[in-house]
Amino acid sequence: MHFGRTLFTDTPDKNQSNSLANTELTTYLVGGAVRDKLLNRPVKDKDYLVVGATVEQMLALGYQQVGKDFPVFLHPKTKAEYALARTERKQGQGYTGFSCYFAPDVTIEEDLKRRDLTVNAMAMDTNGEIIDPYNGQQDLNDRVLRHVSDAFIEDPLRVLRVARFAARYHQYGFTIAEETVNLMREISASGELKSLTPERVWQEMQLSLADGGTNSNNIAGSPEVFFQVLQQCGALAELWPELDALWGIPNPALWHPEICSGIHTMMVLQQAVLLTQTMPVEKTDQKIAIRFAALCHDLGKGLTPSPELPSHKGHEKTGLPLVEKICKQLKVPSNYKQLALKVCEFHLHCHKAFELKASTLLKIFDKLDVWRKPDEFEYFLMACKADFLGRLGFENRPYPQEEYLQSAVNAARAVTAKAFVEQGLQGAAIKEAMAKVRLNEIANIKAACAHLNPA
Ligand SMILES: Nc1ccn([C@@H]2O[C@H](COP(=O)(O)OP(=O)(O)OP(=O)(O)O)[C@@H](O)[C@H]2O)c(=O)n1
Ligand SMILES: [Mg+2]
Repeated sequence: MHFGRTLFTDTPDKNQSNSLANTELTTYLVGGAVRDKLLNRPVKDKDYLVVGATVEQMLALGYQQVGKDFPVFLHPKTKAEYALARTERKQGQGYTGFSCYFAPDVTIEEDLKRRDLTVNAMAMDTNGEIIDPYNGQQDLNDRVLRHVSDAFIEDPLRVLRVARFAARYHQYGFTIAEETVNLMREISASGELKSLTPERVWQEMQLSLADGGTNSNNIAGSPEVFFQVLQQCGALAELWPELDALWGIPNPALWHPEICSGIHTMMVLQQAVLLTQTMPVEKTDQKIAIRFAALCHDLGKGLTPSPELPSHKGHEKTGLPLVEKICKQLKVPSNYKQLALKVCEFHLHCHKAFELKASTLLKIFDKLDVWRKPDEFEYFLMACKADFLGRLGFENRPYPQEEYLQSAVNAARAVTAKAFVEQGLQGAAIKEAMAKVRLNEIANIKAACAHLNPA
């Protein structure tokens, strides 16, 4: 429940609020917690709704109001979030914020009606009874994501939320109702998505990218579905046109039986998810970075002049400004950007590793800064491997480049300045001597790994 700019009106009739001062509060568990309970998924965060109360009553009961003008409170003991029941109306044209009405006379049904999806518009009272005026349970059983009412269009972020839920629940068999897809198309075509702040857009992308994997005790999400849904309803063209442009751009059938660059990118993301799914929780950031790099690696293909198709000479270089652009626009964290740029620029070198001279490998290692960032090199290799496997019929092929390049980097990194300092070398002479020995080490690995070369 985070709206960019929110305008709240207080209870319009103070007398009415006073006369209700003794009304008993009714609290409900609402939204995602009810949905996930019914789906037998672990419930992460619990949102509560309070009907029949005023701000004053909540404060008198010891609840702590969070945010200056937001009718949301923290429970005095559990610190769980309790929101006052409210109705919302978008004001004026474009993204001009919401007017929000909250008062003790707002009913549970009215509050649930302003919500995005029927499966998110259910409440559970303290006896465990489900309040479901918009048939969320039916849609949950039928595995359908359906908007509750026309109020859906009042927050364009909901287009991204639906895509995120479609990705998260893809493996449960959920699809989006046709009328909801139509509404998502309408919102995308209206240009309203451009009014979303970069932070809100990136947050939805990041949540979706983080979601795939089988290392949790519930069914995992499918991040590629998030981007596919956005592509199909026209939202991707609005939010990330450089990625959208890849759909319909062909590749040579010999190397890419799936042909379409957009489909290929989705397959690469899928492979990146598989390769990163067992990474521990504390490496979530790195996991997202690898998946984001997978999405960005072929952006340059969208710029290939049509007479050159289906070949894409130089796409690694032409893609770089596009990666820079999207990262700036969405305020993507710098560590994600750095990896995405490296994968974009050097993924073909990685695939061709066995054909490269030791001196070329050393130059690339310098550019990838494997000396100071060895972990990032590991992630670089994972993203490149995802690219190789993310092609129709290539999914189970070996990728010996990974072992080869990792061995070469390990050997080269084992060469340190210490021995040269002890020999009395200084400054540039140390650097030069180290480069020579590193080159030699890489050449040795090249000879030792020749048998790995599938060619
Ligand atoms: N743009 C939004 C954001 C939120 N909600 C409503 O607020 C609830 C809580 O929002 P949030 O915690 O963001 O989503 P959850 O559905 O709880 O999903 P998650 O499991 O990701 O927390 C949602 O279920 C939905 O009813 C909405 O209608 N429109
Ligand atoms: Mg929630």
